[in-house]
Amino acid sequence: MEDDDLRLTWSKILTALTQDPGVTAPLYGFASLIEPKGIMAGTIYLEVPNDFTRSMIEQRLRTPLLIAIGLLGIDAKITTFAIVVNPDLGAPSAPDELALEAEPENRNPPTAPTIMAASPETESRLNPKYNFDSFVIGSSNRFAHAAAVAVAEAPAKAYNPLFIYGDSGLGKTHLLHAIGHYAQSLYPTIRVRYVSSEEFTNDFINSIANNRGAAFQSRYRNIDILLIDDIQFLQGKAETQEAFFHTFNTLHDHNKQVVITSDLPPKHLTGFEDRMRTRFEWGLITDVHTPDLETRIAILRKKAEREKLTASDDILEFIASKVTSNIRELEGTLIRVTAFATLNREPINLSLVQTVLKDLITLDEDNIIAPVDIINNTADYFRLGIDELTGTSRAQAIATARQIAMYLCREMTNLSLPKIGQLFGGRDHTTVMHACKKIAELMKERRSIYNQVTELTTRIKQGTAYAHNGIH
Ligand SMILES: Nc1ncnc2c1ncn2[C@@H]1O[C@H](COP(=O)(O)OP(=O)(O)OP(=O)(O)O)[C@@H](O)[C@H]1O
Repeated sequence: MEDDDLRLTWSKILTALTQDPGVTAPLYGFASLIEPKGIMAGTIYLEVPNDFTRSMIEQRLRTPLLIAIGLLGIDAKITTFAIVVNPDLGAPSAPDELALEAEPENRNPPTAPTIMAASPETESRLNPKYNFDSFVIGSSNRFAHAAAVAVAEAPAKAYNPLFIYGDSGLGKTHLLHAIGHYAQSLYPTIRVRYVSSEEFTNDFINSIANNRGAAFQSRYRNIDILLIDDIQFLQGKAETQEAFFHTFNTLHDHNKQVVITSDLPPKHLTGFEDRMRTRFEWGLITDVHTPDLETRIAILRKKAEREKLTASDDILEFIASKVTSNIRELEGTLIRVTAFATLNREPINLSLVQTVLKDLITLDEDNIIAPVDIINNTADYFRLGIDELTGTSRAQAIATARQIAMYLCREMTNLSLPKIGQLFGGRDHTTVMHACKKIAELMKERRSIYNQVTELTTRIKQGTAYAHNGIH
């Protein structure tokens, strides 16, 4: 069959798919990643860029494709299809004309990005810890993970935007960074930028204040993948939303990938204009849930392996059965258990874990800890003024107290790193990250630090319990 005939046949198949009500926009996204290669003995041979796309097509598009082939009639001499993976297809190249041709008006077909040469001044701001290798897949996050991989493998082709939502501490930020790392490993010249919505807001405000609007625009528009975290933070911020709206449109119009995370799905986000929410719904919306016991154990196991901890499966299972709602808390528990065992030169056994868990909080809806309680208690405990604790002094004792307070804010509240940074005199999120890492390490090395963190946790927890019971 001639090339033109093949393309015509394939475009008829795509058109039939667009008319199939069972083929949703994201599913259609997979179909448009297909490159038809030829027809032989009644089979149309199709190439796709990766295994994930192949398995999605085989699982979800098999019947619609066979129906579409059937609609071609017997003259077409095709009865079935076969799929072959060709990784070269994944390399973003020229826009996929075929997909555009078959594009129905109301869809946003994925087209290949034209990747710009990497520029040294574009820093991606990715955290090396958060990659796909360190991400544990379970039923709570399987779909979000698969979508994240697909986006990294074929940016702006499969789903654009990809919108991931879910409660705090369930891996959304981790997935965002993992997309960035994986895309960079596949396409070394790709330009990726991770930004939290707080940072985007601050950046925007500063750019206006300093008359540097052009630099702001180029920072966010001359990229191939924008990863924007915790979009709910833009709620009610009309001007920043406007800036984001234009950034989003520019990127989307130029076939650049946008990935967004949020604590709520688009339609439940309040304080956003409808046009903004509609855009969030253009691509694929997926969520992450609370992990089940098996996944929590697997996460702890992976974490223990990475940190070279010797904790038996029983122990990991015990911790996973006690800390159920939040992965950040799960990790925090492991840090404390390890620190306690190292300090006391004891093996990690059940009674040790029970001792540590007694001092720990579990966050639940009735027991919300306000950052101000953490700051007040920490200042009081170290006999410092609030201004000193949140100020700029680098005196050792004050700096350590400040780092402990930041660590506790991270562990005991749902606040993001930039938000914690803001509470402590407008510090950068990397400073907070550094503080958390430092305290986790110091807890293992210095008993005094371990004790301070534990005592403070108890005080804060008790304060919250009293407040909850109406005792002041
Ligand atoms: N599936 C997973 N496998 C391994 N680690 C995970 C997984 N999910 C989450 N984590 C870890 O749990 C911690 C919290 O995850 P993360 O910061 O990504 O949550 P989040 O959903 O973005 O929360 P928030 O909305 O509060 O920002 C991180 O250290 C992350 O590495």
